[in-house]
Amino acid sequence: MNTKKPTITEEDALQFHVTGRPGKIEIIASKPLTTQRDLSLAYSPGVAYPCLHIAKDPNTAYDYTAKGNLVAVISNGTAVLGLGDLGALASKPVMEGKAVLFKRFADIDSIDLEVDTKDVTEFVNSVRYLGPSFGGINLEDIKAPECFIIEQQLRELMDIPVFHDDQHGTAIIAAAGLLNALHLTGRDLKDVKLVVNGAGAASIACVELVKAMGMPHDNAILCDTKGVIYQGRTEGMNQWKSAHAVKTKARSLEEAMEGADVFFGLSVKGAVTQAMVKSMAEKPIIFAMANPDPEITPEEVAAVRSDAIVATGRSDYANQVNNVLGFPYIFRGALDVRASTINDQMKIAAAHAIAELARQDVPDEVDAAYSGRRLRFGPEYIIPVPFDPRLITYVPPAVAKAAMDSGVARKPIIDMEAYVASLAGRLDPAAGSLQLIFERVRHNPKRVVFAEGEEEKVIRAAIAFRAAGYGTPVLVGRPERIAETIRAQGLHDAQGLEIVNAATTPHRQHYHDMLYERLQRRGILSRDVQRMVNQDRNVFAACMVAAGHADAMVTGVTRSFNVCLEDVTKVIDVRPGQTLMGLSILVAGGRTVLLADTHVHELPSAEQLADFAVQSANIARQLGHEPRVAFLSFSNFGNPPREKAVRIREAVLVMDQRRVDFEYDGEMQSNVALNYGLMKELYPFCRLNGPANILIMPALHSANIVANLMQEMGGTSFGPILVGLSKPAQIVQTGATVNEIVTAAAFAALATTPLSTR
Ligand SMILES: NC(=O)C1=CN([C@@H]2O[C@H](COP(=O)(O)OP(=O)(O)OC[C@H]3O[C@@H](n4cnc5c(N)ncnc54)[C@H](OP(=O)(O)O)[C@@H]3O)[C@@H](O)[C@H]2O)C=CC1
Ligand SMILES: CC(=O)C(=O)O
Ligand SMILES: [Mg+2]
Repeated sequence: MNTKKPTITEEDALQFHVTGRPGKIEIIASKPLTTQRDLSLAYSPGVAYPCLHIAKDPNTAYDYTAKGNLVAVISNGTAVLGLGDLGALASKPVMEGKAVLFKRFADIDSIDLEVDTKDVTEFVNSVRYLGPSFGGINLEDIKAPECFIIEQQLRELMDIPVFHDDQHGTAIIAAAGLLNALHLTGRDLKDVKLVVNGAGAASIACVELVKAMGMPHDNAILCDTKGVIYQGRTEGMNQWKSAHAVKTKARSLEEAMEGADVFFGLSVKGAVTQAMVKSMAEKPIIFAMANPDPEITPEEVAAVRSDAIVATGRSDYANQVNNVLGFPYIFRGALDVRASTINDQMKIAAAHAIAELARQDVPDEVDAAYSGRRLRFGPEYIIPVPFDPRLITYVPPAVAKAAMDSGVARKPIIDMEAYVASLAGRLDPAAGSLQLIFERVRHNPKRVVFAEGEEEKVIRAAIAFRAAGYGTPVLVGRPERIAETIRAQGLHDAQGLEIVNAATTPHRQHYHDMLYERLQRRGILSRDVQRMVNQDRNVFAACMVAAGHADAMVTGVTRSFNVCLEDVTKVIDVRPGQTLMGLSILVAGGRTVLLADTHVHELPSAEQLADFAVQSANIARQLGHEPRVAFLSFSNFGNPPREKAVRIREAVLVMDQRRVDFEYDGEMQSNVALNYGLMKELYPFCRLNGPANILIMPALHSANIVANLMQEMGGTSFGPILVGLSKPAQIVQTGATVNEIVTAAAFAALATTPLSTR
């Protein structure tokens, strides 16, 4: 069982939220707004036309506005996570978070709305009149029992899906896990005895869903703070609890658990004892879902029962019951058929689709990302992992089909196959593949040297690197200086950070001998080598890596890329058969483009350009992209004929001789490379079967200018990633942020794991 517990600190979380544009959300225009004509079309007078059409036929709002892909995440903050009533404003970070998850996982545009009232009628009215704006409403973190009334009233008043995720999202994922646990233990939902601890939003919805799926009423016993909810009980009751009261002699959770097959915990930490688990039936199924700490931990269960299947709400144990497996995809399916509601059939379809996905063979990239765990259908893998990219092609079609079958779809899908194919394109491939790469590092943690260990930013990056579970950071520097910075900056969670001081390390002589051996024939004196090892942090860090005292290194915050590269290559060779290069990954407009060489060769030869293409293609494949390489220039296929483009044309000829197994062509201009329509129209013979995703730039200046330009103009950029060294070292740009240093360190660590950047 994987029990690693990567944590983040309060400081990390606050820093994350405050960095750059405060919060996690922004709005981006989906139409050009640059010319006077654009303005006339987007706003007055042009905008009057869609207004008039919508007034005549409200359905056209789905064609002329963003309504159809827009979901509001709405809360009053009365039950924020497990933190209680924090109020509307304090719930905003959670709601913004949920909005960005909608975008990240299902390409749904979403906006958070925090409504400052605890009054049910006021809340309902605030939401109901917003209906025209949205395609769906996700209610969140509203306390029970008000959440039941609010949701029910809004469902009656509104003609778009209204879905309280804490209820139904939880129920759907728990039901999916239950289906698989029952399958593995050879039981039927109709026969098992379920005990649920908690009778609030999540518990009531879970019980309602499993009953809708076939569990008989009398087979489920609910407990709350007053014990078992039995028929005739009067204390602490409400109509939602009463609906699930059963005839039973059991009065306490302890009594109810005796002989039970399944336990759902949606209450509080530590509510279940080992004695209770012992008293359950054979092969008990225990979903201890209280957050952040479960009713009983998997270790505690394992100590008394070896035959149990256990799930929790946490990502650091196997079998995480996590809403994010559900809400993005359920809304995706519902929006795509313009469903008027999300009904039981759609919820059950989602639960079955999620359960079914866990039974499928796991693709290599997902398996590799979670390589510390065994992602094969079985007791420790009954629910898919959140970063499984197949969720978007599994769940929405099932939900959409159920909506059509149950008669709530207002725009049925005609060609389901084409719909499924279109769904995969909604995932941001870069975000997905980078996430999988970070997960891969997390499961193969490495020892990474942070050469500039006395810098505040670097210390913070080392703390974050360790907390993210990427491995053991080693800071190079003077311990007293580092301690002083930690104290002065009030950095928490720095205790136990490993520090290596070049002046006192016992390996000094070894590093000297190793480096002198390499440099003596370049006329470097022994005493100069000693000085380098003692005083140059980059040389020292590279010696640690070369000697096997660390797996990888990262540097570059305080000195220029070139200076750092010169230091590092004094110690570490270029990998035989490779050409050193800098690669930047640009993510903009939903696509990912790799750009090389942004940092090393000023005017690469045709051979070197071909090397860049091969090495970049290798990395693109590791990121999950099928490479399509364009060799860029200012001309297209020899027109206009200029001398400076000859080298680029030669690179394509070099590629022809290499017989590679990916698409490439050139020379061509960047707009032709990236605009497939234009490419096919003007140059139909071009061998690329889609827009290029690897751009091999003609020279260092153009590559570097474009990479920096893109970074400054918006879009996301990662890198430079140094490719081609025989031992992993990464060099960030001078002045890199903490996040950029952590990413570079993770890439350095990745290079030493299987399937690495080679
Ligand atoms: N893993 C996941 O995906 C999710 C997990 N959760 C977790 O479920 C829990 C409940 O959330 P939610 O339903 O929204 O909250 P609610 O406030 O709506 O319900 C809480 C319920 O727990 C009961 N309860 C509290 N303490 C105990 C106890 N010691 N013994 C028995 N029952 C107890 C309460 O009883 P009473 O009615 O008597 O007050 C109430 O019925 C939280 O820990 C939350 O983190 C929630 C959503 C998703
Ligand atoms: C997961 C979630 O939605 C909650 O804890 O409230
Ligand atoms: Mg919630």
